[in-house]
Amino acid sequence: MVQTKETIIAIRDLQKSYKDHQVLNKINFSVKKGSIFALLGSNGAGKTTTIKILSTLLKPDKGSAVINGLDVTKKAEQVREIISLTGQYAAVDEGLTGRENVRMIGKLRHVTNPNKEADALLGKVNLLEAADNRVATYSGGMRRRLDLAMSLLGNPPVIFLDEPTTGLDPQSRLSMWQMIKELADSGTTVFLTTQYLEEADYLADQISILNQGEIVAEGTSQDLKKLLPQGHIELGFHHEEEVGAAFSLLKEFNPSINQESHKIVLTTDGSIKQMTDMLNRLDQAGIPVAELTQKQPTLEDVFLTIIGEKEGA
Ligand SMILES: Nc1ncnc2c1ncn2[C@@H]1O[C@H](COP(=O)(O)OP(=O)(O)OP(=O)(O)O)[C@@H](O)[C@H]1O
Repeated sequence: MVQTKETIIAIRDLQKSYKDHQVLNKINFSVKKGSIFALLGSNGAGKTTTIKILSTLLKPDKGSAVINGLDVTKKAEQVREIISLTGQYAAVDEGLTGRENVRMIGKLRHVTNPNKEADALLGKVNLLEAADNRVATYSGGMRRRLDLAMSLLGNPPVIFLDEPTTGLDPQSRLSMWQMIKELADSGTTVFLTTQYLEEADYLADQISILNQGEIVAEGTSQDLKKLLPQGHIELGFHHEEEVGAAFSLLKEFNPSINQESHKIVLTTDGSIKQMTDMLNRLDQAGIPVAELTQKQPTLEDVFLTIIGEKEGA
């Protein structure tokens, strides 16, 4: 379990302002070794600023950020040796082929066998076929994968991905997600920022939501979903009289009737046990269910609820 692993990134009371604009207001979080951590937030929330501080590109005003026991401001050079950054900073040479780009970076980083490692990484990101084409001909998804391959040179233990799938089509996004999962499975710690709630939901072991420079919620996606009101299910029936009978039978689940669809809406705790209990009762009373739809809260709902509560406070 991720929870038992040791902490590799720890941020304490981190603050950063650009002139009088406070971007980070005492943020705190920690990341476990080998896990995927997602920092979630809308445009301008301070995600890139956090990544820049962690990757030693920017100094915080106050507070501390430590990676693998190394303070990012005091031991910047050592930190740079164990991290890699991809995203808005891609330094890809358009005139070179994919393979040439990876080999070049491999040589710059003094990788022991840059040609061999370049090919292994191009295979890992599914770019072997296009490896000898010039990058100028690559699609957005291929560029992201090349960028990822270049960041993986030298096998860094910690990788920062700043909005890795922004602007990608659904298929490229899915393939990026698979690569990110594989990376974490092989032991790399992945720190990613995203505006996509479903991305954090799918990938992250741990999520922190950043809003206006503050962490407003944190936990697993399941934890965050629990912050919301319970889920609902809707039951459809073949005949109107069955709707009435089912309504009486399921009174304790706080039923209501959707006037448009004539379906019964029930509040649930999301457990299989409760769902089975409801369906068994209907079955024993000889009322066949024609349709069942379940609405689970999404991270989008969580985000809107938390932000809404804060703004309404
Ligand atoms: N160099 C800078 N000088 C002044 N203000 C800045 C600078 N860099 C960022 N900001 C401001 O700080 C705030 C946070 O920016 P940041 O890039 O960290 O947000 P973000 O969460 O990464 O947003 P996005 O998703 O748009 O990239 C924004 O209001 C931005 O305009």
